[in-house]
Amino acid sequence: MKRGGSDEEKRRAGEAAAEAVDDGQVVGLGTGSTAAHAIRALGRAVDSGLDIEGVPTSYQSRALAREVGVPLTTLDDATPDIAIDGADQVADGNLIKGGGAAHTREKLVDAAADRLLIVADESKLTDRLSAPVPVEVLPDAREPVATHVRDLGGDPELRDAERKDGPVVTDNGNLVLDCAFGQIDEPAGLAADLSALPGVLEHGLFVDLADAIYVGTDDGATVREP
Ligand SMILES: O=C(CO)[C@H](O)[C@H](O)COP(=O)(O)O
Repeated sequence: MKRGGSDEEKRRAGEAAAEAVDDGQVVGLGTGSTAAHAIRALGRAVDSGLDIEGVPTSYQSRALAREVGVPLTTLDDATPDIAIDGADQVADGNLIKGGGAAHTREKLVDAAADRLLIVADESKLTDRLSAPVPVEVLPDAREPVATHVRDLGGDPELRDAERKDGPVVTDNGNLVLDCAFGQIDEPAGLAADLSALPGVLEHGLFVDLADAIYVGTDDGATVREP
């Protein structure tokens, strides 16, 4: 796995995915620096006449969409035809997300979309998922969930102010436990176990949700279909 993708690679991935959006579509707007490139590209396309509406996955993506002029709607009023979102790790069609602590709303919007395009630089690609899994928990559930995670073989760590890639408190007013499990051989099983824990809002394992992975490279973008 190549480490530390450049912003240019992220830009190429985001802009390539934005080109897949058709006139009249409702678009899920992902969170993070790579998805932000897609949102900016969509803003330019709207300026040129593309008629779309966006469903943001976070305060951050909502603010950016408003800044660049993408009209917004909600899941109450529309179902996304397509969503474009980033990821922290990608192994085939499975993902770890939540570096920005937005994975709860990201999963809601991404799963509602007919088609999910993931945008990433090459450093995110791996054979097996192994990054810590972000788990959003109700504030009162922090210790009980941490205990359950240890029982599942994980090592939970409360995301704190030392970590600059996400808020301490989520957009939903909850906390995040980053749970290290080492190499994850059965993502679907772990996803089900984490979802079953009382007090867990959502976790960052996205299993079989992605329809295409747009990977930014040194000189363009490639598209992989899991
Ligand atoms: O899951 C996410 C936020 O919750 C992001 O999509 C993920 O962290 C990737 O971010 P970036 O594109 O900045 O590397």
